[in-house]
Amino acid sequence: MTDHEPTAATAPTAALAATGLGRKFRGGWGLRDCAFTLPAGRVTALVGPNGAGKSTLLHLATGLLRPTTGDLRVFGAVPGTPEALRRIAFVAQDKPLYPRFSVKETLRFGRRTNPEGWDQNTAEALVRAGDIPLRAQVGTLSPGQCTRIALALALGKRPDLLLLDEPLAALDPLVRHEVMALIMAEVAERGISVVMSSHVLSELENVCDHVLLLKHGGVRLTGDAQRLREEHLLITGRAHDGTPDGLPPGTDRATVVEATVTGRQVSALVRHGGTGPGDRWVTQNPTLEELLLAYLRTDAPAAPAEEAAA
Ligand SMILES: Nc1ncnc2c1ncn2[C@@H]1O[C@H](COP(=O)(O)OP(=O)(O)OP(=O)(O)O)[C@@H](O)[C@H]1O
Repeated sequence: MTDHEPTAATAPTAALAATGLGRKFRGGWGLRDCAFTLPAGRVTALVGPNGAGKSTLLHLATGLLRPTTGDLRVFGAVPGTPEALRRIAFVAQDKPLYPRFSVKETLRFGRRTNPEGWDQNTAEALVRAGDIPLRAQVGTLSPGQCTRIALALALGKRPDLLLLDEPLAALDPLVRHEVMALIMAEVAERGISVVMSSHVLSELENVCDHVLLLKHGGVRLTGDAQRLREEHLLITGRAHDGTPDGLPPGTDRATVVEATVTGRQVSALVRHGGTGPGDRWVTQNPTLEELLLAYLRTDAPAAPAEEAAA
């Protein structure tokens, strides 16, 4: 070991770490045999089709659900314990706020339920920045304003890990942009960790630096976003007549994530070390959106090992 290698005592603890994690419901497995590490201080995009297990994972992290198999840790602590609860804040899809409360009463409720470390200034500043009067009744607010109140409650708690379940759904583009900027400001100022589930891949491009893509309840792709982009190539060229996927016969199919033939042209996303396209192929690294879309659309081949991407 060199002087600079982290020891167990100095190594940063992961914001979320899972091994063999599974959760079974009456209808079947919502999550199954998941293993991943989400580093602290990063913004993780939690992506997957409907029913992939994203909400199930977030509910396991908050302690609202318990795992059927395996283990999940929040900064090394068991979800639902006081130690874990103190460090996380969760903004759920349905943002359960009391409609009869005023905004002021809602923030007071936040302070009462988080007596240690509640930051009234942060919470109020967020509300005021959205031009929401403190005396307004929550039930009269727009969905965008409710999202802002839910975020004010979450960030007023001064969490180390912010869990967001589709926070931008049902918001107009301007408010989406505003809310995202607000979350990013908190990340920049306080270095908090964020895990954000979203179906709007284009919005994740500039804000997320880590990826956890779930499919059919399992981990399909995970790792550092930039490194994953660099480990893949988008290749385009003239389709080969003799193969069903249009790629040259010598192509290592195990590295092809997706190949699409349009007219006489084939485009493919491949993992490095594979195809070795010839001179007549145009190659470039995919954007994060292109990478995620290809993995969302297809099931094979197996995702790169997490350790290769970590
Ligand atoms: N409380 C529950 N009871 C029974 N089945 C459940 C429950 N919660 C989730 N499931 C099932 O577990 C699977 C994963 O659901 P989950 O809500 O975690 O997916 P998701 O990725 O968040 O989907 P979406 O993008 O639609 O929000 C689905 O098949 C769902 O029907």
